[in-house]
Amino acid sequence: MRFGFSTAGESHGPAEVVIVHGVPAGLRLLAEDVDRDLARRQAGYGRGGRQKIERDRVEFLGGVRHGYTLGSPVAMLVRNRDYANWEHRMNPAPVEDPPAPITLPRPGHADLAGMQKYGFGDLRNVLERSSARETVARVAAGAVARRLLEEFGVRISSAVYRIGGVAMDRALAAAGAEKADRSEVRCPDPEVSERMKAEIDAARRARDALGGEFVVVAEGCPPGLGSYADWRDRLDARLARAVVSINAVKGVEIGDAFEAARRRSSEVQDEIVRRGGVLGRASNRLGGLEGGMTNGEPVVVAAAMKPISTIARALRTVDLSTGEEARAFRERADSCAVPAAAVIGEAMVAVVLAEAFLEKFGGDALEDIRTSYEHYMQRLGLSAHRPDA
Ligand SMILES: Cc1cc2nc3c(=O)[nH]c(=O)nc-3n(C[C@H](O)[C@H](O)[C@H](O)COP(=O)(O)O)c2cc1C
Ligand SMILES: C=C(O[C@@H]1CC(C(=O)O)=C[C@@H](OP(=O)(O)O)[C@H]1O)C(=O)O
Repeated sequence: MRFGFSTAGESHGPAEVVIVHGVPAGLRLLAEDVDRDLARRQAGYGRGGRQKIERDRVEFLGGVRHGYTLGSPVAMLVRNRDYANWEHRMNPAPVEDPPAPITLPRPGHADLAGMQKYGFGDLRNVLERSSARETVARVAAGAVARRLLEEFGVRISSAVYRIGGVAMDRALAAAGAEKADRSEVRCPDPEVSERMKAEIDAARRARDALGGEFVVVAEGCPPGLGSYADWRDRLDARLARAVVSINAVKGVEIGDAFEAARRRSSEVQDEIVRRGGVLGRASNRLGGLEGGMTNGEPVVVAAAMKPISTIARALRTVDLSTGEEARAFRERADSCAVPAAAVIGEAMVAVVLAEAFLEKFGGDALEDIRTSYEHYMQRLGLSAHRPDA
């Protein structure tokens, strides 16, 4: 089975669940590997009250024994503690006195198109699944992918370089990404972090919300993951799809794509040089991807997240029960979730890279994958990463 995952779960339902398939046997996998990323996703200045209720922890339901994967699907569950407050409103069983339907769709959320598409009279039926609570399950899947990639020396990090009008140089942010966990906004520059927090406070005071931009960096990828041979295999396209699938992410950039569009070729391509006897690049403007394949340089993917749509300064809408003009539905919400989105971005990049890694090196057992990987690295004259090194 090809590496990938499926999720289920409503935001205020009993739990978020994920099944990761195609995980090779023999991979060390502990609950703490997953819990670390779940906690990183919960952090971030600008989150609403929900994160005070939740304490996301994984429970393995299948695929792992005594700390190692079995080659069977890895099933994981993360309980929604908030369900205790929603048992009546979100009960899977029929209830005697159902809650009144919500009929004030929010511009910018999935509400209106979701109600039209599925024929719902209550927008709760839409918002429960369109909520980014589902990304808990994605981050759990990403942690499994990350564990696999770590065995081969691939490290994935992220940094926030813009929140609303406050920004720092993206390349500098990417270079400091491994330090971003220290900042409440995942920005490696402490001074810019403070200004970003002030920007979030100002938006919140104005009963508004903010978006921003983040960058994900994957270091240590061998050259040749993905392929130019079929459009579906192109890794840049697969990364873009995975990152744009994150709630509220509306744009993706591979390397310096938009800047490159304004420059001449000689200022854009990454020249090939010999470095210590092996092939390398004089720069990494193309984000480590050429011809839909990794080229051995760090993979750099940036993303733009639009502002959160549920705001206290409620926007105009139409009440679907009366047809009258009204103000949009408002409930507890984040005022900025860009730091969390960056962690989700890491997870999505990890999943795509793990899938491409297993396509290249095959195998359903970690040992066999290692043999194939080492043989390939030897052919290229590159040093293979060993986990005990
Ligand atoms: C981590 C995270 C937290 C979010 N929190 C909220 C929120 O509290 N309120 C809200 O309206 N939207 C929030 N969003 C955005 C919505 O989930 C998103 O706008 C919605 O699913 C509609 O999809 P679209 O914006 O991609 O079109 C959040 C997104 C992410 C990634
Ligand atoms: C629950 C999470 O994010 C939620 C994403 C979200 C949305 O509309 O996307 C709306 C909010 O839901 P609630 O009304 O329950 O507070 C966020 O808190 C989470 O990230 O764990």
